[in-house]
Amino acid sequence: MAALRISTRALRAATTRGNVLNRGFSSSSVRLGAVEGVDNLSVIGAGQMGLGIALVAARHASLPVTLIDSSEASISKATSFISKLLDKDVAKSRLTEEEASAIKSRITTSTDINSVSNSDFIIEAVPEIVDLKLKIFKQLGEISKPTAILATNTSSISITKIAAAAGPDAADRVISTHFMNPVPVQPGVEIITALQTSPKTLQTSLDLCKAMKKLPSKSADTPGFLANRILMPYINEAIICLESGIGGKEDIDGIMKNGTGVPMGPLTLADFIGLDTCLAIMKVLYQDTGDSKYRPSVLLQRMVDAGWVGKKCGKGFYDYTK
Ligand SMILES: NC(=O)c1ccc[n+]([C@@H]2O[C@H](COP(=O)([O-])OP(=O)(O)OC[C@H]3O[C@@H](n4cnc5c(N)ncnc54)[C@H](O)[C@@H]3O)[C@@H](O)[C@H]2O)c1
Repeated sequence: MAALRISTRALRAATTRGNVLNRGFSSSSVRLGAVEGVDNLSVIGAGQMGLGIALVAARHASLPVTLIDSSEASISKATSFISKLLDKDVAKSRLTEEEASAIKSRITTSTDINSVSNSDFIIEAVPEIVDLKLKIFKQLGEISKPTAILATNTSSISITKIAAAAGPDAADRVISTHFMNPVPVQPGVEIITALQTSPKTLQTSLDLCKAMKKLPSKSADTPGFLANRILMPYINEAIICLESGIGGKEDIDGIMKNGTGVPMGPLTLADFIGLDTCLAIMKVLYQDTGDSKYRPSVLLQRMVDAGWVGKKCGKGFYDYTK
């Protein structure tokens, strides 16, 4: 899910915490092997979430990370964005050049999912498409080490269903580590266990989050979990206000931003998350609960039909090309 940005104060606190962590960072601050049984990590999907997860693991947990994506273009975009983020930290004296280059050197890339075969911990961050996730977990059940933990970053899909797809020998190693966006800034991670998840899988995942300097909250495996069950109906209602002419986009974002203290209005936040992701989450909430209060707005569907999925493509409710 996206940045659950409740108030400017909360954001300031999160950012300050991030800065404190950055200042205290040293490339050897977390000893390799600090998380029992986890000496390396693979991340599948090098989009906005995957690249952030890879960076935070290489930086704060000092883990060697393999960043895997089926698209060369995504990998190239991700690696240059990671470099840009690290360069910015060097320019602001939050990292030395040596530390930044040590972090970069811990991240390798691949277009082959079989590269996970020696990984101790695997985090999937491909688009929010049920069949795609189920296919990947079936494959992970077959090609991963028998001890590897298989985590998903899904925003809404049932972890129990994903665990079942991994097969009976792997299901107890499946869990959700649901990082918040942007991963390098937001300290929160939602941890969701499937019915099949073993206590050991849960403990190792909590330990890894801690090593990545994240603050986990646990949620039951219900549609949308905690964060998106609360956030997405809010965003969807803002889009319904726009499509029914109750207010213009600046009015809707303006009143929420200036009236409730959130750092960005709901339409800007939807652009930032990705409208395709917002729609996919609303569909899961609607289908899995059968409750009409979760019906996705028609305008949200039409924006996705047009390919205007937000900041990542340059156009959503706002234009990001200028
Ligand atoms: N965007 C958010 O704010 C946010 C927040 C929390 C969780 N999430 C969840 O994280 C996941 C990823 O979201 P995102 O915003 O990073 O998406 P994204 O579209 O930015 O990135 C997805 C990446 O997966 C790659 N991919 C597609 N099919 C693949 C395959 N078969 N094998 C390997 N790579 C493949 C794509 O090339 C792309 O680079 C989704 O489940 C989403 O719901 C998103």
